[in-house]
Amino acid sequence: MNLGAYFWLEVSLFSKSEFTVAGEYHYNSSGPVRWIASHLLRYKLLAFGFILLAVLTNGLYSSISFLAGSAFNVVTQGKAQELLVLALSVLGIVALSLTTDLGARLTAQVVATRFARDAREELYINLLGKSQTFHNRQRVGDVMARASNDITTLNDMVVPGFDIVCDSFSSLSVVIVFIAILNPQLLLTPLAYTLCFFIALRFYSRQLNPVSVKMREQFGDTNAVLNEAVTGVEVIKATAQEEQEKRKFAEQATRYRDYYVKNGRIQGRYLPTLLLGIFLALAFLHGLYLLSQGQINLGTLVSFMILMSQLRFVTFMSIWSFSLVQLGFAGARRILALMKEESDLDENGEGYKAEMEGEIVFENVTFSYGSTPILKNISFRARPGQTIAIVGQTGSGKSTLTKLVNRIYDANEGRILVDGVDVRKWSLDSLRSQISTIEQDIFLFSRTVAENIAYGLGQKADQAAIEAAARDAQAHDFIMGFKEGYETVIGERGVTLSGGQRQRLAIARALLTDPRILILDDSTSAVDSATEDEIQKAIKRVLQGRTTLLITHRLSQIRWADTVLVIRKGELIDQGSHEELLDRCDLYRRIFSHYESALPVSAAGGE
Ligand SMILES: Nc1ncnc2c1ncn2[C@@H]1O[C@H](COP(=O)(O)OP(=O)(O)OP(=O)(O)O)[C@@H](O)[C@H]1O
Repeated sequence: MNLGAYFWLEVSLFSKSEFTVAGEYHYNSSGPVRWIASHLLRYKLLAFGFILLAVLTNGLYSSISFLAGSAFNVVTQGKAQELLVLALSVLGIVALSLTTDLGARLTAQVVATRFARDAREELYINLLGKSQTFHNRQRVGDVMARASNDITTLNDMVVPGFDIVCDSFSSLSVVIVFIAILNPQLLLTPLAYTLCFFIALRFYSRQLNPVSVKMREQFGDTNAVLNEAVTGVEVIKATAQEEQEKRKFAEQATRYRDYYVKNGRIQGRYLPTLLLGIFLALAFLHGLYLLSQGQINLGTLVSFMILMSQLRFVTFMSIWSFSLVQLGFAGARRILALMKEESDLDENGEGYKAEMEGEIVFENVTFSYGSTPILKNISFRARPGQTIAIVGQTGSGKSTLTKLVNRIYDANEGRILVDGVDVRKWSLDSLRSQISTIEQDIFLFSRTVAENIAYGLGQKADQAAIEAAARDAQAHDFIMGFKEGYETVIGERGVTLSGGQRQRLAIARALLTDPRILILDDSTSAVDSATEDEIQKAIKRVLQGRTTLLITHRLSQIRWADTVLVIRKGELIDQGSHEELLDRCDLYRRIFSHYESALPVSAAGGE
């Protein structure tokens, strides 16, 4: 079986994925070594080319020691005229070895860069395919550390890590072969040294490995703390907790430094450098002995000692290169662990695909995040084009209910049908592309206003359509108020826009996508009453002609609804029209009067 086939044998597909790329290259993910090997073997020609060039370079370089020994003999035997030929040969070999060395460095660099790029792409696609439950569990800073720094350790692992390791091993092999050619009796000390070197290296790797793993983990933790502090900087400032955050970060950074120092200590105690000194002395003594016995001549002894001294490079560089390789393995392990984590939803590419009518049916739906039940036995029907308002106290499960329709989460029990088909049977892409969500916390990308509006169409909308949607969403005027109009770049998470403006951009985005089902969470948008009117108009426009699940505190919007669902602690305690519920549902009356007193008069009055 060839090597490639072996690595293909155990190509493990990651757990379920919500997103895959057609024709995606599959790597062996059954373990870090195989994963790294399958990445490198993607570029077989380059990888083997590098090994060949490295061996060639070392062969050429070591052959100089032969020539140096011959030169010594030539001089001692008084045949000085042959020296010119030897000198020119050395020059030729040096020039050739420089060329092969350049080739080896170049191929290694190309493989390293491609490996890092492929691994980054693989991780990115994998993260896009993971479910919301998975992402809820992750700390963003740690994920970022894996996607950036751990990937960099992979690059360093190949160049200079593997590059030097390969160079060292080929140098070691060439030295041993050349010494054997000189005189097999001379092999005694280099072979004994090689044996001790490998034992010491194994011991070194065993000590280094756990520290490398801890170092990478600690880096992820430090990054997570930093990310949280930067994201929550407003809260830190508002509560004057800079000192606390500084302490917390310093603790993490100190732990990282400690691992770094520990790593340095292990490197400092590296035994082979001491061993080499001893073995060089032993080699010299052995050489002298063979010379005194007439087994070798002076030139051979010189060549032998030059070859032995080449082991100095192998020994010194192995401290550093092995540390880089260990760090690379630790990085690979962390990246793989993230990619292999369970994801609960699958894109179901072969599933049901159709143009949606927009009917939603919940049949005895029960859902829990982990073990705590959040929704219990919910059943209702929304006919195509209807608006269903959802009301209930905070934390009662309103948002969670809407997240089951586009399968951000899957129900634990019962079924949700869209157009009579279980959402789990729909192709995820077809389902989600026909459902739009305008959440409480509207996320805008740090891109232009136009790009943000066109986002749901994959940037395929033309300017006229974008402007029409913005006008319908009552956003055109404030957009034109910006100096750059639709080309204005929005700051990260849209911080340069007010809540009301963000909401209207999200409505424009939804209008442009023209979804059959709209989920609108309008519960927390606190806006001044001047903006209120604009938003009401925008929302009224966006509801037209589509099935809408509307979470709202606004009475006017509740009155637009065909049906209102009243949720209490995850249970649907009543459903009906606004008037029916006012008539018969105590909780609804209570919520209603609470909203009424909480809202500005203009809003409370509605239409
Ligand atoms: N990702 C999550 N993981 C675990 N629990 C969650 C998650 N999201 C929400 N919850 C919990 O589920 C319950 C319902 O939350 P949900 O956001 O659906 O309520 P809500 O009625 O929309 O509240 P609000 O009106 O305040 O937005 C809450 O107790 C909340 O703590």
